[in-house]
Amino acid sequence: MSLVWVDASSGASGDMLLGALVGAGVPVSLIASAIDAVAPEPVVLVPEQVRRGALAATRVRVQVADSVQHRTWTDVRSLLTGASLDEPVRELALRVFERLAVAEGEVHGIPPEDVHFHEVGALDAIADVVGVCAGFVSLDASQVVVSPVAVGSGTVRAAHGTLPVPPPAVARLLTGVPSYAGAPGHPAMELCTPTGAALLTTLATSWGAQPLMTTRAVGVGAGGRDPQGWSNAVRVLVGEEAGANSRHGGNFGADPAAEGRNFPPWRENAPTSETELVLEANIDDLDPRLIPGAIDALLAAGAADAWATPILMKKGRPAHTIHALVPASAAAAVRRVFFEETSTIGVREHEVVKHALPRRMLTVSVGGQQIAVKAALLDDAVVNLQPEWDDVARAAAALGRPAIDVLAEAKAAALDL
Ligand SMILES: O=C([S-])c1cc(C(=O)S)c[n+]([C@@H]2O[C@H](COP(=O)(O)O)[C@@H](O)[C@H]2O)c1
Ligand code: NI
Repeated sequence: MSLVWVDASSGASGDMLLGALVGAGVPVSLIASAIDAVAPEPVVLVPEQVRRGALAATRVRVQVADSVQHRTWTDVRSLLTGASLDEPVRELALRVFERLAVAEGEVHGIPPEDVHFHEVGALDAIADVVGVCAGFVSLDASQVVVSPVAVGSGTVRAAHGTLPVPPPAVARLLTGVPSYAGAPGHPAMELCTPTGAALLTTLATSWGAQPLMTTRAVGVGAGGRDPQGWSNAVRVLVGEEAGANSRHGGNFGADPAAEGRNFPPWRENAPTSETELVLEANIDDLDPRLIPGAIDALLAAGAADAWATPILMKKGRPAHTIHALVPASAAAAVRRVFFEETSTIGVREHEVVKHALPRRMLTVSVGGQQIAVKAALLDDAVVNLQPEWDDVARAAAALGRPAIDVLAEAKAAALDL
């Protein structure tokens, strides 16, 4: 199960969220087949890399035939109900559309069943909603935390005339959840659309800043609007709860603290060199059965890595050194874990320089199972491709296949990418 954090500090729309999911590694083909199952006319998805302000972002253009046929909520419900769609995707998409229909109905004083979905052609909205739902379902998220939503300010031109921002449907949809106009300097425009608000409020399991998590993929999604001087993009961070991840022995981000602090280093495609601390203690009086738990606790407290080495101490005593590689910001918390979770009464610390290659998380599919693959870059070339072992083990168990075969297939699929 993964943990997803959505950074809606630049608002959200259906197409921005679609781009962010693809940028985070959700295969376009997975999204396209869900949309194809529902759409009565052909829909083509065209992913492209764009820039929004200072950010590289993924945009997914939804190409539909010229028709701007409007469909009511009743029409869309029939399409979704009759589609050959995975049940969780159908259920989620129905909830999003129902929420949208109820909000629009309240705003315009009409029954939800009669609400027409948007001025730009219902097929766009169907593709956005179904695609985003399919993408989120594929992430198998147990928690979706959404930041306070920036809605923008000013006015927006809609089919029925000029609307204030937030548009009435957005204001309704975001009732009871944190929202604000935007950071100082935000453009006076609509940042969060009704579709974006309906998706966020349906997907969110809680609201707030980025939780303690080990990020394994970051997607930056763009829509069509590109105001000058503003990075109009939504970010999606996919990973695991830091504690849960370490309990299972995974370590997706070699340096989660650094990745959480900035945008991912691979965008610059240059290795990073950072000064970190190594905290360590030689311990001869700790029950060895407690060592794995202590290592988990060090990782959960913010260590980028933690490990133990067998040593022979004074008086010929077999013992262990427990080490933790720690960004300076986490040193105090990690030091405390040494004292609380081990028997040591002293901790040594020294500075080290860590050189890290930029890395990027990809997702491949083996027998229908999603496997994250970490690609490391040197001088713009991939020098290492490593499927995430937890994903390989889970896929092997689900498929009833030897893990060694699944690992090889995942690596080959990543090479193809
Ligand atoms: O067409 C209608 S009724 C309409 C209503 C509202 C309300 O808030 S009510 C807003 N809009 C604008 O339409 C576009 C498209 O929104 P998506 O959700 O499809 O991305 C957007 O600018 C809305 O503010 C239209
Ligand atoms: Ni409306």
